[in-house]
Amino acid sequence: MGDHRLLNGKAVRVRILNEVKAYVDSLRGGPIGRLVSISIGDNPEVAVYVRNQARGAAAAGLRFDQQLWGNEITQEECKRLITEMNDDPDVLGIILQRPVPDHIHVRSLQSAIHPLKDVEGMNPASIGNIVYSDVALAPCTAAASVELIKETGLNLKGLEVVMIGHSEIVGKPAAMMLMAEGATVTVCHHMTRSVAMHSRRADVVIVAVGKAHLIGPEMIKPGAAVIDIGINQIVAPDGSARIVGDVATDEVLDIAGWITPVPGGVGPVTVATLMRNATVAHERQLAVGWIS
Ligand SMILES: NC(=O)C1=CN([C@@H]2O[C@H](COP(=O)(O)OP(=O)(O)OC[C@H]3O[C@@H](n4cnc5c(N)ncnc54)[C@H](OP(=O)(O)O)[C@@H]3O)[C@@H](O)[C@H]2O)C=CC1
Ligand SMILES: Nc1nc(=O)c2c([nH]1)NC[C@@H]1CN(c3ccc(C(=O)N[C@@H](CCC(=O)O)C(=O)O)cc3)C=[N+]21
Repeated sequence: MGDHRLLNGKAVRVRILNEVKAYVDSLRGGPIGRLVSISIGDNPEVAVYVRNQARGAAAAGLRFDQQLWGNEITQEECKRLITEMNDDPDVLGIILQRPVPDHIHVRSLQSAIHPLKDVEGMNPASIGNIVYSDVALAPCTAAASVELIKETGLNLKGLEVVMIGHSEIVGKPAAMMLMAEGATVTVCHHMTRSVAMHSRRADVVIVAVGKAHLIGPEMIKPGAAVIDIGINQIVAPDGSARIVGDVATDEVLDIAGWITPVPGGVGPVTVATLMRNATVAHERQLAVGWIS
């Protein structure tokens, strides 16, 4: 990570996980439940995320319960299991990985997770809170993007930010969180007539599309910060597979002021943010007397 313009997600991950561990240690063995991570069916991208969740939980001293439910599970069975977890005092928080099989209605399951255990901030109540600028329990990748913009030292008030991608889990929450910080936010998607027209004037460009090399140097204002959320597997001519983001990192590095590498940028901070969200859930459960 030689080049100072590369934002070091691994270092931010360590800092956040240390905060989480300090919180857990402060409980001096007091009750803190387990973090339940639900995947439904097999998905390699999800597997990487869950593996890194397990590592993050171990580093933070949080008990981690990795649940892999089969493709054939019914919607009703999912709801029953989640409702049981809502009522289980040993369950601190629940995250439901996406994607889920086509026959499963993910929005319904997100709503089934009680807001006080919704460590990924995807229950409509959690998402709604972001509109009220209560961003303490927010979708992890969106929160990680804001964290990494803060790493640059840029003042977010009035900052021109262009968010490319408007998914419900990344693009939209990220835009709302940045508005809460006082940024001027433009959101682009596939219907946007000229993404480049917007990205070229931005102080910060965040991209969450899923297209390798979508963002080249011609789309970035000199000195701007670039937050690359994309995860794309590409196969090199020699047949080797590797993960790249949505940004042509090496070319953009010549013009950007800062850029998050893939891997080593947003991913590790997403994992650490999930662990920090678990401590926020614990505090909120204490506050309402769910646990003592
Ligand atoms: N590092 C991390 O923690 C995470 C990384 N990711 C990665 O981020 C990427 C995006 O995932 P996700 O947020 O779920 O988004 P989705 O895959 O659900 O959707 C892609 C988004 O990009 C938009 N889009 C598609 N083509 C273009 C284009 N040419 N120009 C501008 N916008 C376009 C789509 O707009 P429209 O809907 O109008 O088609 C849509 O909003 C993926 O690579 C994913 O793997 C996702 C989650 C976490
Ligand atoms: N409900 C839900 N929320 C998500 O946030 C979500 C999801 N579902 N489904 C899958 C995607 C993908 N995702 C990743 C997060 C971190 C890494 C990560 O740790 N990346 C490392 C990879 C390093 C390694 O290979 O271990 C890095 O970028 O450095 C990867 C992928 C979150 N996702």
